[in-house]
Amino acid sequence: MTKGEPVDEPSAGSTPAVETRGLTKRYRGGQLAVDGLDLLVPRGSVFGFLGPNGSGKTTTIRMLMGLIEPTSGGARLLGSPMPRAARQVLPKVGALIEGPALYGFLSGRDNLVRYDAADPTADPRTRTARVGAALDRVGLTAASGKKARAYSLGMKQRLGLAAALLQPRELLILDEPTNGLDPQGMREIRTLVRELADDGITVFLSSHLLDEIEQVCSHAAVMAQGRLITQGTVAELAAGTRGRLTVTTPDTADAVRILKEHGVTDLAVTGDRITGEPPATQLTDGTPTDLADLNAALVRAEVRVRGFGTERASLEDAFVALTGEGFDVAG
Ligand SMILES: Nc1ncnc2c1ncn2[C@@H]1O[C@H](COP(=O)(O)OP(=O)(O)OP(=O)(O)O)[C@@H](O)[C@H]1O
Repeated sequence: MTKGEPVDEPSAGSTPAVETRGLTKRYRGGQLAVDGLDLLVPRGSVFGFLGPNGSGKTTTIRMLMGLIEPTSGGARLLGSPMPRAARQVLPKVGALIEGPALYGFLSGRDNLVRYDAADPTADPRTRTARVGAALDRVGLTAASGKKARAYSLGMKQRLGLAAALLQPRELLILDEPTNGLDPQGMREIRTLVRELADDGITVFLSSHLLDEIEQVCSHAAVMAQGRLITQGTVAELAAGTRGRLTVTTPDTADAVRILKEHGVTDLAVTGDRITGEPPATQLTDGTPTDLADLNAALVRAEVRVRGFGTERASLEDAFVALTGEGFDVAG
């Protein structure tokens, strides 16, 4: 950053919600937890930060929030450098990291009152309304009088989110928000994340669950061993891998021959079903080979085609292809 550049830039929609350049963290023990990370989180996205345990997600989030210093490189939140502009930026950022700190002997509502009272910028005269609105936002109004220790893990997470939402936020940073939750609790958090995104809040959430990213995120980045493997829209990432071609026909021998001639590889026949890898070759104008042409070739050769299509390529296929390792898919 050059001298004289303003620390608090206008939070125009043009600046990314999060941007890191060469962000690196080497812990004192020598462990390189994050290695030269260049992240770009567009405004308005629900951004999934995906990677197996130990891949550097929490370390990255702690650097974004200014909780630990990077060894080298830098991060900008809402256009301003962290940790330098922390005081101006952090009021616009809600965070839920490693579960909320709650007093079990206080009700959900009183826990929020305590959070709100700890914020010197929060006007005490409007506290009740703020706490009520936050409880309402996460669907905890009915349970707000219960002691927090009687809350399920999912309710505790929602209360943590309510605490993060006491003030209007432009960005929410959630570290594994569904970790340890049962399927119902996970669904509730996902629904909430979608609703918050609909309200115009950029949501950055880490997860080791592909399924989750595919369900709620518009964009994703994949980490492995401290390094960024890829990032982009979820649709782009999944499109990077085409599913296997499947043809159903009684004329398998002819079909296999024709498919081979047209560049389909790794062919396998089971009964009347043939599967194979569609040709990776591209036409001269850069567009991928049209599968419809393959179908037409089969028909021209008088192969009786009962079924023709590709299995949907999932984000999981893409990630396994990229990282060479599997991910946990289910909760
Ligand atoms: N305070 C620390 N001191 C030394 N090494 C650490 C520290 N915190 C994390 N690490 C190491 O840095 C690497 C990245 O850890 P990090 O917690 O950022 O990963 P993660 O992707 O968030 O995984 P998890 O979901 O398990 O927290 C791991 O090898 C971890 O053991």
